[in-house]
Amino acid sequence: MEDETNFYRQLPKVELHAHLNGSVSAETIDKLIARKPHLNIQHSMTAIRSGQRRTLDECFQVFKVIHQLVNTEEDILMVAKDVIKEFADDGVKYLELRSTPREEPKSGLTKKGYVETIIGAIQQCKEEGVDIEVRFLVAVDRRNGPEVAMETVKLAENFMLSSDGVVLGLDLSGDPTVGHGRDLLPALQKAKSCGLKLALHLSEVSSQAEESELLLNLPPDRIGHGTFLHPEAGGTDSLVEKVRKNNIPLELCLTSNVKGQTVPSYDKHHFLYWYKLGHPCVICTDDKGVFCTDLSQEYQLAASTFDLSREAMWDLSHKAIGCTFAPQSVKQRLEQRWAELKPLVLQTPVP
Ligand SMILES: CNc1ncnc2c1ncn2[C@@H]1O[C@H](COP(=O)(O)O)[C@@H](O)[C@H]1O
Ligand SMILES: [Zn+2]
Repeated sequence: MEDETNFYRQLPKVELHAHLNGSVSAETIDKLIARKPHLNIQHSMTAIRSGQRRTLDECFQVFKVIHQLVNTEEDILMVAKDVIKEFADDGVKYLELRSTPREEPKSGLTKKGYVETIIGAIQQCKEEGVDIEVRFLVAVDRRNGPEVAMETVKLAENFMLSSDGVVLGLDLSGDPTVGHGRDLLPALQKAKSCGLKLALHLSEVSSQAEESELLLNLPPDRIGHGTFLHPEAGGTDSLVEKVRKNNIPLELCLTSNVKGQTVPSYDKHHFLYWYKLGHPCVICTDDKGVFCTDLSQEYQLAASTFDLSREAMWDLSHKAIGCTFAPQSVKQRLEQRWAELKPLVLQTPVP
């Protein structure tokens, strides 16, 4: 067991679906609570521990609490640097972090300042020699409607042009039971046409088939969750066909879906459906802080649940490189890292 844990920690990994404020560790939450004791926030309000389940709705309450704790540039800088270093410590070599720009009139925080601070944290980690490549996706919270979505796309476009390749795309997230993707189509189309890559949460709950049908026509560059796309889960052949025809990778987050109760148990996770089809699947954490997990643990859970060998798990982490939004030069660098590490991690003799 110990040996398995070490293997998955050492396995070089790619994390493509991580919400910044959902990824805050218990240690960082402690530091934030110490900065804001008057809020009277306890750990039980910011994380869902092992064995606990919550409705998706309750998960979204947790983000509200964390947002109260993270509301100045100083907080965002600390949180982003801590999260990046924790992913690096966990063996993640390439990370696409995503976050929703927020403004806080009380602390003078603007949406532009919010994104600049995260880019600054990424730069500082690089200067400090943290062994990880980090890129950023600007998130649209669907709850905020079409105008805010369009503003966010403009902000993301500006940063894509000025951030030296750090900002690569746009995420669509937020409570899936609120609003309809139809209203956000113009913003998403604009994002796509200006060259932002699209990572969209799709069919995270069962009532979204019509919306997914519409958004898949864009088509997005990656899909978050896609829990209810396939017929066995109440989706349709037509949805599956669209995903397969465009070969759109899925970002799959096992613990998030089990703790948020959109999937009844690990062994019922839709990972198996797509994996058996040979469709590109990338194992991700979603919110490692809120769901008390890390990427090594998610890999290990997938392997033990679906009885996959170390070689199969190596292939999964390796194929994830091709699903990143990074340019070819970065992908080549990662390919090289993986090739160097393979004999060390898998302990296969060098030919
Ligand atoms: C559990 N499944 C999920 N489904 C949809 N959206 C989610 C999510 N988990 C997180 N978020 C999105 O990420 C925000 C928190 O990080 P940031 O403040 O953006 O860094 C949440 O408010 C929500 O919009
Ligand atoms: Zn997510």
